[in-house]
Amino acid sequence: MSKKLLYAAQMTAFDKDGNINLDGIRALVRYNIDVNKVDGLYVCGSTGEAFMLNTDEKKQVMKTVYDEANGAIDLVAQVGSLNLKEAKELAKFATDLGYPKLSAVTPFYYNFTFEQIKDYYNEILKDVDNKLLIYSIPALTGVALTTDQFAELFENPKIIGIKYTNADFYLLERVRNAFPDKLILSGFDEMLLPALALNVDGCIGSTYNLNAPRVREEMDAFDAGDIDKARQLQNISNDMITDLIANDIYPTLKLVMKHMGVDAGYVKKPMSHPTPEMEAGAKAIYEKYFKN
Ligand SMILES: CC(=O)N[C@@H]([C@@H](O)[C@H](O)[C@H](O)CO)[C@@H](O)CC(=O)C(=O)O
Repeated sequence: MSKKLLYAAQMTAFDKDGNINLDGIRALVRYNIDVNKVDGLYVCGSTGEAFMLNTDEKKQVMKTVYDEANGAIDLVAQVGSLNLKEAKELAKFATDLGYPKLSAVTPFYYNFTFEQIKDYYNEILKDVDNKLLIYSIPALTGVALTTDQFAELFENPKIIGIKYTNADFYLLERVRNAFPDKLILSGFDEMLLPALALNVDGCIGSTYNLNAPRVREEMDAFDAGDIDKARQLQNISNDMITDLIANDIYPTLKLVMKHMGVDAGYVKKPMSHPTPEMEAGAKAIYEKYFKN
């Protein structure tokens, strides 16, 4: 039976002033390995608030996660950046550290042409001996690649798959069938079950920092053909995700983690620091979905 892969999108702990907190990062990694039993971590992605970090901070996060994981799980370093020089530098840094996989968000903001996007990926990979997942998240980047464009990117043999954070299931079906040997990991946690139905290889997401055991159970139920059970578990997860989003998801993930015994610190401004209402909302989420 094929086991689906479960990756948590690693959070970055910060202090109140927005400085990275390496002890908090280590504690999050330990929880993901020891309690959540994830297959891997996606480091310096959206959940890691990496688009608000400078190069040195990203390197410190990558190094701290790598040291703490100590080879126990798979690691993917998200190196994408509008500054291509930085992306290349991070790709080399993560590869030299020993990261077995890289990922890079599609370049955004300037409405790059597809030729420019292709050149970006090939440049990032040119001088490194590593594999890469395309990070496709059209809702935040405005970049919606087509099946033919994915095919062109896959002409580079170092590009091994997609982190597919997209609600377009027609495209997902087309892409899955066009590239049966590529690694396709679903990125919207609330849409995992329909993505499983389209035969993704697994998932990467922010809420798995809290919810990995329930999601593992869902994926196992799906693999065993127990679709009713998988649907019930997705339903609970989606109630939880709806509550997280309503309470402001990024700070709330960290607040709920604190109830689980892991001090993940603060989010980085301009994200919002917790208000008393947010703290009460996070406590309620913890008690409703996670307290035994
Ligand atoms: C924008 C964003 O944060 N998306 C998350 C999801 O896990 C998302 O938080 C979740 O599905 C709730 O909408 C992931 O796709 C992103 C992610 O894993 C990452 O890059 O860190």
